[in-house]
Amino acid sequence: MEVGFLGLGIMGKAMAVNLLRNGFKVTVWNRTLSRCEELVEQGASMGSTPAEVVKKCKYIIAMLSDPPAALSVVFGKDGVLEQMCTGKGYIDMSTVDTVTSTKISEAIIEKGGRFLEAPVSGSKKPAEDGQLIILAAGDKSLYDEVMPSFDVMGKKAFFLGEVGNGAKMKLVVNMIMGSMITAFSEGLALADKSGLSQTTLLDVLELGAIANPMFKLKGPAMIQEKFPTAFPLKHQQKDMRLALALGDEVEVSMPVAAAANEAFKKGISLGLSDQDFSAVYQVVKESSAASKV
Ligand SMILES: NC(=O)C1=CN([C@@H]2O[C@H](COP(=O)(O)OP(=O)(O)OC[C@H]3O[C@@H](n4cnc5c(N)ncnc54)[C@H](OP(=O)(O)O)[C@@H]3O)[C@@H](O)[C@H]2O)C=CC1
Ligand SMILES: O=CCCC(=O)O
Repeated sequence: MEVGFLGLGIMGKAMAVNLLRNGFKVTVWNRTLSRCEELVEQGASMGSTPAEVVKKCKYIIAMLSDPPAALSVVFGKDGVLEQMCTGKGYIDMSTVDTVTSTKISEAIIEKGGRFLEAPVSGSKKPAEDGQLIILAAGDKSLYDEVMPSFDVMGKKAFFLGEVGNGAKMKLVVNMIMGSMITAFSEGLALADKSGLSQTTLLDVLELGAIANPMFKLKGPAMIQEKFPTAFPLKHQQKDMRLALALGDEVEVSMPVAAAANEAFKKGISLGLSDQDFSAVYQVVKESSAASKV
């Protein structure tokens, strides 16, 4: 199968490499074109614009940072729409909101193409290992046709129905995750300031009902105040913001998520945007220090 791949950030690069390793022919494009070189060394072809990639490939996958990026790659100059036509399928795996996904879907369909949104749960390592959880919605025939690529990139794919349901499911999951890591950070800070061992806290958590892979994976590095980036904090804040907007729309009150969003916003103002989202621990620590003054 030949696929185009637009966006070679942390996730896109790992996913495209996986496709190459598993025998797919891949044509890549990235806004910063130099990031394509590593993929070309591993056997990919390169397009100089999104339109060029669409012209060449029947199936095109996008993995872009946020709604403005997803929209500009489709609607911008030399963008996806310029070469979209009957017979082609566009699969947007970026985390965006329903409005963005619907706009893209309508434009692709108007040009005769088919559209699938397919955001993913799982981070850098699952992307490298082909262990993502794929939350797809949109054109079922396209979903069935690109399943061989989902089998390579993920451990499980869900088909959730109409466009928007994939985006919503992803935002619900990340809203929970962002609230959890903030509560976890407060727990680590509280244990430390109370004279308890944070390592022992991790051991206790691991044995009980709230044990989870995220605390286990991130906890030891957080204790050492190390935040190697897998999921950038700025993207977690984007997801909290989009989830809160969804909550407004459907009138669900989310005070815990709203508080966590404030912590991520503070993280951005402290210069932590490109650090891992677990760096929200720094925000919690900073706030405790500030409240003492
Ligand atoms: N990292 C993670 O753990 C996970 C991330 N996600 C989601 O996947 C998406 C990608 O995440 P990730 O790879 O971490 O993000 P990165 O920040 O590493 O990469 C973002 C990508 O988007 C491109 N981009 C940004 N703005 C524009 C623009 N205006 N026009 C064209 N391209 C643009 C970047 O290009 P350039 O190189 O030129 O900057 C880069 O290729 C996000 O929606 C994120 O929320 C989902 C699951 C896990
Ligand atoms: O969107 C990012 C999700 C990160 C994860 O699932 O670990």
